[in-house]
Amino acid sequence: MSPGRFISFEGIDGAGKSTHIQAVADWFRARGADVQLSREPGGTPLAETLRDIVLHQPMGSLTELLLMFAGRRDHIETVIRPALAAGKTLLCDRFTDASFAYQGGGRGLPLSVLEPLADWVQEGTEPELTLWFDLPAEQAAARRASAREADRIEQQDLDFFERVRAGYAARAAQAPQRIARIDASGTVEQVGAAVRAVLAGRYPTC
Ligand SMILES: Nc1ncnc2c1ncn2[C@@H]1O[C@H](COP(=O)(O)OP(=O)(O)OP(=O)(O)O)[C@@H](O)[C@H]1O
Ligand SMILES: Cc1cn([C@H]2C[C@H](O)[C@@H](COP(=O)(O)O)O2)c(=O)[nH]c1=O
Repeated sequence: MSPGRFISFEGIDGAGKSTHIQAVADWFRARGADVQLSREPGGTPLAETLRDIVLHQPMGSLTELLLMFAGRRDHIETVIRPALAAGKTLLCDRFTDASFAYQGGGRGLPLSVLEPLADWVQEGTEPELTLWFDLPAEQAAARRASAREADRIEQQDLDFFERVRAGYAARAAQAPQRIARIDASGTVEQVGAAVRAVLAGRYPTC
């Protein structure tokens, strides 16, 4: 068992993950934790280069999946495992659930490809808690539209994002003890309160 804590943040683009990750960092820091933030795709110099390619260059679904997992392997080896071994609380904006939701649910790649790849690349490295920010695709698209220009994946249509959302729901059904669904449709304050309730339930003595 590693002495650190690995917590991931998931949801369709625009659901509000990044808005809440800083508040979660503050929640743990206020309780004495040594917090480190990271993200996927990205988190290392190599994986950030792959992120730029995967979000902006045209490519097929399997190539997209393999680039996500190539970056993930580097991230696990050089950032995640060392942070956990050092006892840190690592908060990661997306991890493998995103591959199952986007490349599995959204792109339609089969579990027979995804599952062995995840086992092979992760070798047991898995978040202990995943906060899944769940929001209808239409509401997320409205939030994104007022926030920034769409990258290659964000340019997909609403049907794609509903399939991604269904992909997350399927993952949550398979791992209910790890994945906590947060209703992300309320105000930032309401969603923040829901997040704090999950943390207080999970870490009562923290
Ligand atoms: N509860 C909320 N109500 C209204 N707007 C929100 C809410 N939460 C976040 N937003 C706004 O929606 C936009 C997207 O939020 P944010 O960047 O946190 O989403 P995200 O899930 O991290 O998206 P991505 O994965 O694409 O980076 C931002 O402009 C943010 O201010
Ligand atoms: C890890 C991972 C991510 N994605 C997608 C999801 C988003 O559209 C982008 C990342 O952008 P963000 O602003 O950092 O959320 O990448 C994916 O398709 N598969 C993955 O494994």
